[in-house]
Amino acid sequence: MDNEWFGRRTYRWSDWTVEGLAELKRRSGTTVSLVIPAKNEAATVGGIVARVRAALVEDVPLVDELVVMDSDSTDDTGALARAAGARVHRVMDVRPDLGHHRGKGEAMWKSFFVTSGDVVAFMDADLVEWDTHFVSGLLGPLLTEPGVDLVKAFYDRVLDQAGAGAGTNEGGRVTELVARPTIALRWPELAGVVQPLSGEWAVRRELLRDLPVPTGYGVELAVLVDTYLGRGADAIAQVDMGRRAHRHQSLRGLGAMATELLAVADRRVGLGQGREAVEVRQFDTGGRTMTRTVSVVERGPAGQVAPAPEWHQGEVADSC
Ligand SMILES: O=c1ccn([C@@H]2O[C@H](COP(=O)(O)OP(=O)(O)O[C@H]3O[C@H](CO)[C@@H](O)[C@H](O)[C@H]3O)[C@@H](O)[C@H]2O)c(=O)[nH]1
Ligand SMILES: O=C(O)[C@H](O)COP(=O)(O)O
Repeated sequence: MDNEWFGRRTYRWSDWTVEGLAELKRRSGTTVSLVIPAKNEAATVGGIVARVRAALVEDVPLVDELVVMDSDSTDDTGALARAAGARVHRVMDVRPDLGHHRGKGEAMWKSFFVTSGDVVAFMDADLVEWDTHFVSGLLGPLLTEPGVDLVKAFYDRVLDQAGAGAGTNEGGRVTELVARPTIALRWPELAGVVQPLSGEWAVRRELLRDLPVPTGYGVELAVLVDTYLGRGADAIAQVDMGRRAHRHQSLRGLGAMATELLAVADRRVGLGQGREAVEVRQFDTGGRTMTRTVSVVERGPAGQVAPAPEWHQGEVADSC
């Protein structure tokens, strides 16, 4: 992926108006599902749903389905999302015949079975600096370029924690320390993707159905690399959304995330095929060991899953 790709496939959200996008959507008959995976996001999920609903469902009809996948939350995430106007599904209740894994990727994979949009857009539920163009902007390339199947958001990443780099654009620590170096080593053609791990992205359903999906945080890297390997760089586009800030994880939490990304990369170069979990030894003060078991399970393509047995079909709807 070279500068030519960057020039051809890089956009800015303000290249389109929401009204213009809605007209393109109407003319092409495209339907859009927005999926928000959320685990214990009571602080932010209600506000995010309410703003998206007002701007992109009620003011301008751009999003046909607004779905929150409640990923094993132990707080009021589900109730707050429902009250704000989302359809809410508890991940573990969707296709229970397929079993249940923890993790963001699992929530996204299960969403395939409870949505129907021709385009599926994803957005994180922990955003604190963002706006609704994070969703509408993703649709621009998909509604105007038939060859584009996957669109990634990018932005300046704010690091608003105390300590080195605070107040700067040095957020995205796993992006900088793991994703980008891995891409440089394994798939340099993807080096022009500004935010390979961005949680805001949109994909055509006919592509999503064919992709394996890691159950945890490896989902973004896997989808990016697999789209590139299967369809080439030109099937991918990116859209500049401005600035983004989110809730930060602990450094050791990010260590687990990094392990998941490295497992995704390993698997795509033929390593660790049967591996389901990795023990990561981390150290607290004084060398006290804390071992994390990091799941690296991947779900097979949703399109290859047998239809739900009849007795399960009624169990997935937990909607308003
Ligand atoms: O088991 C989980 C864990 C997280 N989430 C949700 O997933 C989103 C992103 O999770 P978060 O912990 O905030 O991830 P980040 O630290 O922000 O990680 C970045 O990098 C990850 C790895 O690529 C991406 O998955 C994220 O979207 C991206 O924002 C949030 O809405 C979470 O509530 C779940 O639904 N289930
Ligand atoms: O995207 C990333 O690299 C991780 O989510 C970490 O982000 P942060 O450095 O902004 O916490």
